[in-house]
Amino acid sequence: MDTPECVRVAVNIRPLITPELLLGCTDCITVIPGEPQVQIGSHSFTYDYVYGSKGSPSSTVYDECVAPLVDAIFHGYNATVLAYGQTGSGKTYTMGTNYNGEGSNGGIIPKVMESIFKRVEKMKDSTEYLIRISFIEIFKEEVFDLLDPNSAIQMKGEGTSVSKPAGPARVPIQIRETVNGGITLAGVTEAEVRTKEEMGSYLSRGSLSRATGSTNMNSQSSRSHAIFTITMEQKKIACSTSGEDIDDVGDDILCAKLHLVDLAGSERAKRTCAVGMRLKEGIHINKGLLALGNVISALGDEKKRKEGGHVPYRDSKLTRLLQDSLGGNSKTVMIACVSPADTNAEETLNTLKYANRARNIQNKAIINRDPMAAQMQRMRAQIEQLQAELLFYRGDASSPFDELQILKHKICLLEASSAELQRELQERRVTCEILTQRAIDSQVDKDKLILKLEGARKGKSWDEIDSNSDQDYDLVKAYVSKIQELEGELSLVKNHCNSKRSRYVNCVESDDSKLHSTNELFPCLNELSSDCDTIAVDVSDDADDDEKELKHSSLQEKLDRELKELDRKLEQKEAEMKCYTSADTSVLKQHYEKKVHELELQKRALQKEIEELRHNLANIPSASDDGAQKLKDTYLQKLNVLEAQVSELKKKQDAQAQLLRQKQKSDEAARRLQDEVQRIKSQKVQLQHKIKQESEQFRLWKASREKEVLQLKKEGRRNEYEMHKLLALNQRQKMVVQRKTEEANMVTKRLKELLESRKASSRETSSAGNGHGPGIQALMQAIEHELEVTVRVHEVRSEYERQMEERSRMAMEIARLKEEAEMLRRSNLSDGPDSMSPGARNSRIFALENMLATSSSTLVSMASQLSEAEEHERVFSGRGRWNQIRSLADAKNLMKFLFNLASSSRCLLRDKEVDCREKDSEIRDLKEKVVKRIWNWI
Ligand SMILES: Nc1ncnc2c1ncn2[C@@H]1O[C@H](COP(=O)(O)OP(=O)(O)OP(=O)(O)O)[C@@H](O)[C@H]1O
Repeated sequence: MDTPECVRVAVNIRPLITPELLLGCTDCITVIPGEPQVQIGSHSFTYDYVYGSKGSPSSTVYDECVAPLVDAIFHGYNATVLAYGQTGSGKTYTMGTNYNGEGSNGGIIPKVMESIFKRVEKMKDSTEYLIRISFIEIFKEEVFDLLDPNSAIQMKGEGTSVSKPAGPARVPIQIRETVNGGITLAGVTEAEVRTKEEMGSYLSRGSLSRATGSTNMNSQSSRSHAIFTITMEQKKIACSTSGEDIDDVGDDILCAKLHLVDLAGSERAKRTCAVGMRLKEGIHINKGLLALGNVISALGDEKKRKEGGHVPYRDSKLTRLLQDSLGGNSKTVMIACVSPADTNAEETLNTLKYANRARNIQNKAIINRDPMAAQMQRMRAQIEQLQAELLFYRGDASSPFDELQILKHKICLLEASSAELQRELQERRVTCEILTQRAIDSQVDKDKLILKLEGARKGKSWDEIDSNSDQDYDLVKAYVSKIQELEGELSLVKNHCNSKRSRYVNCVESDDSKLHSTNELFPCLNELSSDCDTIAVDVSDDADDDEKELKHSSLQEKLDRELKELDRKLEQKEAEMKCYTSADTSVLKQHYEKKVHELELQKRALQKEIEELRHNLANIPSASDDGAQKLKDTYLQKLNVLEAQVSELKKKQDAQAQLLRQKQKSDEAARRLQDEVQRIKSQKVQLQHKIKQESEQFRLWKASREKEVLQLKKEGRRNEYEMHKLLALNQRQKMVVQRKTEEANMVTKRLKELLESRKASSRETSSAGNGHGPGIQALMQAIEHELEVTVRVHEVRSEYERQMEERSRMAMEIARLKEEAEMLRRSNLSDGPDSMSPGARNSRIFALENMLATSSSTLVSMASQLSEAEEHERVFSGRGRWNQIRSLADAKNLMKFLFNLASSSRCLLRDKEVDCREKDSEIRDLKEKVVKRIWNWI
């Protein structure tokens, strides 16, 4: 059994649009975070959904509000989406009625089309669909077919933009009522569509034919209410295999309609500046919307609904066509589109009130099908459900399991490859460390050899050299590691220096843009107080400077340390070199060569001697006497000694040769050392150069900063002076605004009192009327009251309009000042030839923005009072009171009274006009004074 359900209401708050921003409008609606609740002035309303201005994003309107309705038509329910709101509040934008075939622009209708055909495509094997569309507009209380091929050529009307009012070719369509109370349109084009593109082409064709025109509030204002209707008939042709849960479709045919309604916006002729044809259109639009408002009020009033009170559907064509959507057989979503601008506060408040009332409307949607088939369908649905359950218990869930397995396998593979990569990385790290260690060891070995060579040069014995080598090894190793460390640090310092430099350059480059963007984004904050700024700038600049100086000095220290280290190394190397070079190598060489030569000579002499001895020995006869034998022994002994001496000499000669070889090696080492010393020297020069550069840069930077600070201080003093003057002016202006606001509040308070008393008098009159008494006195009293109320409303409205004019003037001045500031910034001028100083300009902008904010809250409170007054006007309209005139005498009396009232009203009006003129001249004087003062400051 289908139960009644309320119309769901969404509020869509569009962002402020350019014309509003140019007028300096601010947001007057607050969305309570996390709640579908909005607040405007002292009023707060709760809806089903709230989009925009920090509620849910507008892009979710379709998914949350409309998608369930699309789903509903597939289940055979009628549905309606209704966009309501003042002109320019974004109804067409939200509905997407201005579709031109290029993308969806996020509008609802294009999304509906896409969603319907996606689903139809999915279900086409099991269900047969017949989709038809119609597109009509209600223009000046006549219904026109936007898809009528005979009236496709439209004529242009007045206004600057394309305007397509009803031309002679357009024949209005008649509304007919069916036997069961339904509404049909006689002869409307119902085009059958099979694809999204086909439907889209009809939509864009209809959109082009729709009447639009330019008004002051919207350059593309819809001048008609448009209804795009999708009718869907569906019939099941086979067992569903798609898995979709469309259990309502049986053998019977379901027929559902989805109405997508884009209403024309309510408008005030004074604000739209509509005249002539446009004004007439506006009057018709408002009439239709008033009728809709009355229907909503009647349906939304719980008491009336329970009493079964009359709902004035027949008051307009719009309400007749929407009869089913409001309080009938339809699931309905109403989207109240509102502008957040404070200048639209009154209209926004009215829209929100209507939307709030619409939430009480109860609809009773039913599935549109043959009742006999319903039972069949229920049974079929049961069977399908049981079949689905059976499938589930059979465990037809292998595919997800397989998928899971594949995913698990993939994860395993990825994990393994990640581990492999980690391991490789570790190995590379270890190799790198080993290579570094090896490099250090080689360097140490090399230096050790050089040391040994040095020892040998100094004439140290090998034992001594060997014993020292261990100590030297440690020392050399320590030095090599130190050198490595220093090299690492040097490269770090270099990197640091480079990055500092690039950062500094970036900072300098971005400084201007940052300053500019800050100015653009927060002009009022920026110039809140120029002296505060100066102090703040000073403080932050000081902090920056200190930091920079600190960094500079630490860098300098580091570079100095490095330089010292290089000097030390250089000294060490030079000392080494000295050792090599101090010993006169050529002398040493000559000495060794001489020694070798001497040894050679000695060797030769000894060899000669040996030869002689051998010869003598051979000449000694073998069998001679003892003397000969003795001589022989002596010779032999001598020979042995000589041979020993020769071998000794040979050894010495070898040692000398060895020394010579070592010497050559040490020469090579000396050369290498020389190279190294050269390298260190060039490194030192580079470092010194760098230090010099760094110092120079720092000096330049410091000088420029000091100059900047001086300039800023000067500017600050000037701004301070100007700001004091502007603050005084601002104070005076604030007082004027406050006085005006108080006046406005007094007027609105008085209006409220009058409304209350009117309410009371209306009650009195009606009770007098009910009592069948004369009641004419009460009627006169009521008329008098109403006249007074009308005068007060008029006063509030003129004050409201004056405030709006004042606001737009202020906004224009802000825009002009900002533009001037931007132009000067672009041309890099600090001051224009005949404009204010930047400080004074910013203070002025700030003051104006402050005043805008104050007037914004005044506007919202006035809007609230005006909206209330109108509401009373509607509810307590004096129509019924005329019934109290029962005789000619009553009528005569009343005529006399009205005549008197009219003449006294004329007097009152004259007084008011004089008063107004006085006030105007007062304002003019004040303005002149202000302008004079500003010029004086400039
Ligand atoms: N959500 C939004 N985001 C950005 N701009 C928007 C949004 N809604 C509306 N606008 C812009 O606001 C202006 C007015 O919108 P639109 O024409 O849809 O208003 P409307 O309520 O249909 O007006 P009318 O009743 O006069 O036809 C358009 O320029 C539109 O682009």
